[in-house]
Amino acid sequence: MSLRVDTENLPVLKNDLIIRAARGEETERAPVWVMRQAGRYLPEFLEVRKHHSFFECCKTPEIACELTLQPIRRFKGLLDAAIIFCDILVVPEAMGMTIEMNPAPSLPNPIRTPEDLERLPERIDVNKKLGYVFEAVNLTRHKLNGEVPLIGFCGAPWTLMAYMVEGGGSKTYQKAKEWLYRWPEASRTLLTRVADVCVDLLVGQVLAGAQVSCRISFCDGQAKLKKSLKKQLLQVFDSWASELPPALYQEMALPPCQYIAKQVRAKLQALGHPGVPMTLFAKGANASLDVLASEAGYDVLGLDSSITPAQARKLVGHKVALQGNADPMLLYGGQDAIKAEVKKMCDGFLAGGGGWIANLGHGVTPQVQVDDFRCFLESVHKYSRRNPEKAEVQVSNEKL
Ligand SMILES: Cc1c2[nH]c(c1CCC(=O)O)Cc1[nH]c(c(CCC(=O)O)c1C)Cc1[nH]c(c(CCC(=O)O)c1C)Cc1[nH]c(c(CCC(=O)O)c1C)C2
Repeated sequence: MSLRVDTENLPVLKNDLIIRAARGEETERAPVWVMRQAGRYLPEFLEVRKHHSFFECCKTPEIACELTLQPIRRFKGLLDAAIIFCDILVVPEAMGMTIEMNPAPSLPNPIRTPEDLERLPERIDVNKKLGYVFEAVNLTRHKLNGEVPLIGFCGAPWTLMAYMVEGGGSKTYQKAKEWLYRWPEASRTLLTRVADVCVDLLVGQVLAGAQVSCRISFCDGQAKLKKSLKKQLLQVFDSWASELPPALYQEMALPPCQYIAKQVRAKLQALGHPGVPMTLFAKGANASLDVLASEAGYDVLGLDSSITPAQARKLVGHKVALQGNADPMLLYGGQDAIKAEVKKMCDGFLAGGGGWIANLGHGVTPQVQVDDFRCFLESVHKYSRRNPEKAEVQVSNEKL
């Protein structure tokens, strides 16, 4: 099967702020994007959703591309990255599970016991099952016209396992945790099986968005890369990391994330690709931040709002860049509060030094007003400039 992917004439990237910050550089201003920036708070998204089901949006490259571009268009010049419109649950779906969105995800046939693992394939043909993601990435890279980099993503194995076992979201994660405690070996099998699909999904996204002069044949899996630039990013979302006690998180949830980082880098290297920066958003896994910084194998660690910038930087040192971490509910607090809190966040991260990507501590929620979202972005632009004092000193010197 051949995919509709053209990697020959991709536009040259014009804004690499986020790539530089992800590599640990102290950028002139913090790059900013927002988790779930394409979605239900945008009237233009709701308009599209009136006519198409959720998975139709994910699986139709033209629609996924349009939804990805909506926030970039509306907040022109304010967002420093796009994130491909998709969902973490496309992985269990590709593994044969039924997913319904009504509107929260629901999986009517969850994996309840280790015997149920037999229902899951050991390997899947990722081009066949998830080729629509690669087509959407490729189309979006063309349509973005190099304005900002495109973030590819997947869910982390523990978070996906939680959905697959619970059959949807959960308050207690009782069933998924029961698996980890009662059937650790079967849990590892499940986590590894999911991780293998995640690796292929991430690698495929990088290859589909590869820069000018990359020659890729998706049909036979051979990729001959003449030349490539490190101008993309990947993020792994471990949204339910904080549900596990730190020791259990490190024993069960972290290893598959390490595996993903290692495998993605190895596979890209084997294809002659220079690799891309990778972010791990292990939401709320603050007690493991020091371990994540030294051992996880990611360039950037995403933070939720339950830690201060100073505390986080102290724990990770300068081994990694940081991303985050304003409270998503701040966007309901009015624009004075948004400005004041964003200023505090910026002061905190700038004081700690190192690479920093501004974001919320979790996704933007549906009732947020578009103008308040814009105020958040504008405030980051205003308050995250490095050395504004210097400019002020220069001005006051001139006055003298
Ligand atoms: C817009 C949307 C998405 N997923 C869902 C929706 C709403 C569905 C609708 O249109 O009604 C269902 C959809 N899918 C999911 C949820 C969360 C529900 C729950 O709490 O269990 C919903 C409502 C599961 C999901 N999906 C995702 C996560 C990880 C991030 C996080 O923690 O928020 C998780 C946990 C990732 C995700 N999901 C989505 C993106 C798109 C790109 C962007 O960020 O702009 C991304 C990155 C898109």
